[in-house]
Amino acid sequence: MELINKYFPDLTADQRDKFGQMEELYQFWNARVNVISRQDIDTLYERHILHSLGIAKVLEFKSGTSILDVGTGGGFPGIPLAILFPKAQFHLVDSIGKKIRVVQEIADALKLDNVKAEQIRAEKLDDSYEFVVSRAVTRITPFVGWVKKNISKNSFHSLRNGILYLKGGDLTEELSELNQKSRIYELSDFFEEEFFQTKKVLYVPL
Ligand SMILES: C[S@@+](CC[C@H](N)C(=O)[O-])C[C@H]1O[C@@H](n2cnc3c(N)ncnc32)[C@H](O)[C@@H]1O
Repeated sequence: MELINKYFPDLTADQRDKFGQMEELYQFWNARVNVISRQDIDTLYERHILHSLGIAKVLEFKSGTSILDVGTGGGFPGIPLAILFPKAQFHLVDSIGKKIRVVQEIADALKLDNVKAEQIRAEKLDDSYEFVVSRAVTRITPFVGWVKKNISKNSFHSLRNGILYLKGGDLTEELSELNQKSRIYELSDFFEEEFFQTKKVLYVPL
């Protein structure tokens, strides 16, 4: 939790309380339905919560923004972002129903009324969103194919509407397959911990 306070010092008491509750909630639910690897529970704040919040260092979602989290698994990056941006609306989807049930339980326990969790494949969604966020689902080229139909045209942020995808490693090849306005943000520019040395946010405007 100190890590969250270190990089997000302006949280409200309510936000701090919600982030604080996450460890116990994930310990409880992950013991019943495996949504994150067992050893990662010990590094929940760094490897899951802070990593998810890396997207917030790239873009602050304004009030009323609608955001889709594709392949949310146990709720990442959607749940931490929904705590940080309570006035934005988050739709968290995954093709596996038991993961979505965990996400719904956690969102309910945290009283996140800006989160809707749904079992559905991304390819089948027909709603529109300003931004799609995601982590560790598939290669970016097929991913763009799944969600480009879901990005709305109205833009009211400093970045054009599109995808913000959390990735690691060398993305040069993937970037060459994308439109030229796509870019990479290095999370090591925002967070000094070793874990973030290779972590990036890939931004694809659509
Ligand atoms: C490796 S997990 C990552 C979960 C989470 N984003 C995280 O980073 O902890 C990938 C997730 O994507 C989901 N998934 C894969 N293909 C999908 C699709 N076409 N539509 C929706 N969810 C999908 C899987 O069910 C799985 O829960």
